Amino acid sequence: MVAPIRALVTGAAGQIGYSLVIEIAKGDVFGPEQPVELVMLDLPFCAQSLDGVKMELQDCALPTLVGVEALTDEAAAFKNIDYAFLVGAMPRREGMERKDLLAANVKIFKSQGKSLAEHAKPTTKVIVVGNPANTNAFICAKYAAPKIPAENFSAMTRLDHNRALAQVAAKAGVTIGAVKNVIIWGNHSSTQFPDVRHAKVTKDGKEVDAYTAVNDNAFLQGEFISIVQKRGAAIIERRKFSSAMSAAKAACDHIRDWHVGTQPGQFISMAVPSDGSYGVPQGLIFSFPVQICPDTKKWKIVQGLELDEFAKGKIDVTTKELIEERDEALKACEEANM
Ligand SMILES: NC(=O)c1ccc[n+]([C@@H]2O[C@H](COP(=O)([O-])OP(=O)(O)OC[C@H]3O[C@@H](n4cnc5c(N)ncnc54)[C@H](O)[C@@H]3O)[C@@H](O)[C@H]2O)c1
Ligand SMILES: O=C(O)C[C@H](O)C(=O)O
Repeated sequence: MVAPIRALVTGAAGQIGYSLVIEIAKGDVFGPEQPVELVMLDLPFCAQSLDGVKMELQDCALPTLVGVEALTDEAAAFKNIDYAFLVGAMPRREGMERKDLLAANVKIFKSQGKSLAEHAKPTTKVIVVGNPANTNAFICAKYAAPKIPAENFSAMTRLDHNRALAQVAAKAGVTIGAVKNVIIWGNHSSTQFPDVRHAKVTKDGKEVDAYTAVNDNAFLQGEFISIVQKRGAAIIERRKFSSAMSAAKAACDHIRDWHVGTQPGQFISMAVPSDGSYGVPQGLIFSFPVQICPDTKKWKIVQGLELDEFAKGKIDVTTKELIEERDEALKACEEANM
């Protein structure tokens, strides 16, 4: 029998958690032949509802789910895991920016970084979903070092990537599968730069660039960018809760691609530690176009993409915000005596 993958979801009693655990458990992430042991962590006051989620998972009678644990103890939850979906954190409400969550959430990721170092496998791969996701991932990686290498840490910008795909497909009058290689640069925040300069669209049987397919440059350099940047806030305004179903789907897309690799010629957006590519300071957790090798399961930042002055200006803005967030988070971690 194939050895099971042990996958942890934190905040599993929350909104995203409820959509995410079923997708992992039924094979949408690791495949229909891969057994999964699902570990769910939440805060002690959520123990009862977490237990209810566990009961529902059992009642789904899923052949891929070979174990399910509902825990409220961080050390136990991080033990021997292969993948960590770090979702558990406070969500923003109407009128807030994601960075307003920094003070409340960064301590969670300091503590979980330490738990990863103490209890998880050194090969564990981590996606941070809890906001502000890039900076939380930076802090988590810092406290998990040196046991777990920085390259195993990522933050989720796949939801923004999927939002960009959907907007381009709608405007070009094609289905989602006909659009590829949009890029989200930078922070999962309203400064992110959704870029379609290198995107391709298959339209009327021919692959063309997105600018040709959409045929509306003003839209692509204006409204499109702002729709994607502010989509999270637009969902909160309508639902009064932040996006959950689409966030869970994006987290699954992110880890599935990391686990199985990207298609030849395809790139996806993932916030990973910068190696200095495109002038982004080393170590910042920055969303780049990446490709993942199916054999090594390692990501590589796509190199050599041409950036015009417009793109460079947008990338500078989001870089500056991430530097400020990083410095604020480091200060908060020093002050938090834990
Ligand atoms: N990166 C993205 O694209 C993206 C998308 C959507 C939401 N988010 C973020 O994801 C986070 C979760 O959103 P949600 O809607 O599921 O929120 P939610 O409030 O419904 O659920 C969060 C859960 O996390 C738990 N939790 C809090 N601290 C914890 C800890 N230290 N350990 C374990 N569990 C803990 C809470 O008890 C709660 O059950 C928020 O920060 C939200 O802003 C990110
Ligand atoms: O916008 C939010 O606060 C939630 C999430 O980050 C999103 O992009 O939907």
